[in-house]
Amino acid sequence: MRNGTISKATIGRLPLYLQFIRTVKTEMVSSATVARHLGLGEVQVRKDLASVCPAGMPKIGYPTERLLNDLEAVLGMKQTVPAVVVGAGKLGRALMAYDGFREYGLEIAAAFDACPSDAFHEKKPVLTMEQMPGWCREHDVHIGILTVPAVAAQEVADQMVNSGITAILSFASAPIRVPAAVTVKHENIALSLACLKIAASMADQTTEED
Ligand SMILES: NC(=O)c1ccc[n+]([C@@H]2O[C@H](COP(=O)([O-])OP(=O)(O)OC[C@H]3O[C@@H](n4cnc5c(N)ncnc54)[C@H](O)[C@@H]3O)[C@@H](O)[C@H]2O)c1
Repeated sequence: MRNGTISKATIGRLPLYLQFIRTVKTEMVSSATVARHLGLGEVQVRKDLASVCPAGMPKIGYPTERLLNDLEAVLGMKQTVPAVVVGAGKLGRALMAYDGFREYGLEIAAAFDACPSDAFHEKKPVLTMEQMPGWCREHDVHIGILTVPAVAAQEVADQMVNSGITAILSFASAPIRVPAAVTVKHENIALSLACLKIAASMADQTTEED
């Protein structure tokens, strides 16, 4: 793994590279192959990979195993960190049931809800909102997934920040305001589906015109 700072934009693309490299079966892999599979520019991919792995060879590429190792190290995949769900409703519980986060170095350790008795989960604790600050500090949790209705999003985001959460993945459609030191990422499956709907209708039109 290379030392030094890696830009935020590069860090944002590293999980994509990791996802692809995990599927590569050949001993060597080139930036051009990665770029082609991910639909990214080759120059950008070459720069990104060079910033995490010093083992690249011009015109040949990277030893796949070494690149995988370095990507996992930079992304902190070697150790699993805990995350919490806030809002253990339909979506929150579905996320709690998904084991695949472990492959990316994350584990949902618990959930918090205004009505925990309605949100029983067989494997993980669903606790009250009042328990969140103490529990998160005790378990050193800094990542939270916000899955409450939009009207409650700001109030809950404030409670998460007051519990020591510094990175929030929000599924609520409402914008939330947080201190500058806190990172918020919004996830919107509906928006992705709307984009796919447009792509599908454009593909239909192209087929009809052919
Ligand atoms: N972005 C997407 O693609 C996408 C997809 C599905 C759902 N969502 C959003 O995710 C959120 C959850 O959806 P759902 O279907 O799971 O809803 P849900 O009603 O099943 O669950 C919401 C949960 O939040 C809890 N809650 C409400 N107010 C709270 C508060 N102030 N503090 C703590 N807990 C509180 C409720 O008790 C409930 O358990 C909604 O904002 C929804 O719009 C987004």
